[in-house]
Amino acid sequence: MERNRDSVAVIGAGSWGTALAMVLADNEHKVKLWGHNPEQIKEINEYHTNKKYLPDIHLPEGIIGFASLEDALFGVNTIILAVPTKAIREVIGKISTIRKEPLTIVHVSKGVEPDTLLRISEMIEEEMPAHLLESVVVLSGPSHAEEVSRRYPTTVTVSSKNMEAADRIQDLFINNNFRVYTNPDIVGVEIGGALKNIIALAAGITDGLGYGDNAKAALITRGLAEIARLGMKMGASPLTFSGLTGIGDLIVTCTSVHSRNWRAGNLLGKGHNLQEVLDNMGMVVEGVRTTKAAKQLAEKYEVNMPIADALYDVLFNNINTKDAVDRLMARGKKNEMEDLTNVLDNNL
Ligand SMILES: NC(=O)C1=CN([C@@H]2O[C@H](COP(=O)(O)OP(=O)(O)OC[C@H]3O[C@@H](n4cnc5c(N)ncnc54)[C@H](OP(=O)(O)O)[C@@H]3O)[C@@H](O)[C@H]2O)C=CC1
Ligand SMILES: O=C(CO)COP(=O)(O)O
Repeated sequence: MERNRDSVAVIGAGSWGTALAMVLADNEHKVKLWGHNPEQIKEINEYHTNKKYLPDIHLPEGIIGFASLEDALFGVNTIILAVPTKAIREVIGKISTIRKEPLTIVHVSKGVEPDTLLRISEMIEEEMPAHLLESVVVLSGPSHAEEVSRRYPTTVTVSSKNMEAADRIQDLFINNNFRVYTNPDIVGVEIGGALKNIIALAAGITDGLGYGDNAKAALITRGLAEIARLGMKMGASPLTFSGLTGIGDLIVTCTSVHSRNWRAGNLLGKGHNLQEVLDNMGMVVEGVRTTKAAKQLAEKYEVNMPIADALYDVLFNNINTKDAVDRLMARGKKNEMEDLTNVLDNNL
């Protein structure tokens, strides 16, 4: 495939930022990888490894590590923002004090901000001065860094309010291992990516409790119904939830041992407490914070979200995991499609 060779900065040298830097380097772009830990950047440049986040992976030598944000941003028009949701405002704040020219920001984080209830593209628009922001694009979908860094076949979706920018980012990343689709529904893409982490925590819990595949299938399907109900009320297209950033990401996160959310849930189901689990994970478990946001979103949009609600009580009200599952199973009788069709009817 003929492509332009671009200079791109990946901001955040954790597992996802590093794996995406590898995809860009494979596509022969000039890749600057910024991280706030100088020791880690030294390791990337001297040994071409990032052992804390991607053990056993040799990084392409085209990836150059930067500990200075100013140097990383110099000469680039596109950045890939790969930090946890809770660091987005701080990092965008730093970028906006350094940057003088407009930037396209591709964010790859999966969360919703508690209290403001903003999606990540909205947080970026709020934090970055308008004259410095060319476009915001989201890249999301079923994609564990551990597999992308091994160049296993992976599919993702990009979305933006500016679909020309999304098309450009599709071209930047796409290759024969990493297939990139576009979808103009940015609300659905961001909400699906953020909320699947909650369901993955719940799936980890039922696995930790020793329940079987029936319970997991139930969580995936009823979880999707819950996400779609909320997403549609927020303006998303129902079709997006049957795509890569909906059911696709739910499947991979609820069933893969690579998922930090599933692993955290699994430990909770086995009886460990939340603080102990988060302290041992060493990587971000986005679903915990997103559960707070989901509870608030459900109240704001008056959407029934029983799984998110039960998970909230496990995480923040010390409800026993088995009691939370029992409570979900003992709810009143329902028509499976009732809440979904109500939202669909009201949206037409
Ligand atoms: N890992 C994956 O497979 C995927 C992850 N994502 C999403 O990508 C986002 C990032 O996750 P991921 O890379 O996995 O997370 P990791 O925990 O692997 O890495 C997070 C990185 O961000 C850095 N960081 C944290 N806080 C700050 C800050 N305030 N300023 C600068 N850097 C900071 C961390 O630095 P330090 O090492 O010092 O803590 C680390 O380098 C999340 O929203 C996640 O949901 C999406 C798809 C796949
Ligand atoms: O979003 C992901 C896969 O698509 C990564 O999920 P975890 O954060 O649970 O590891």
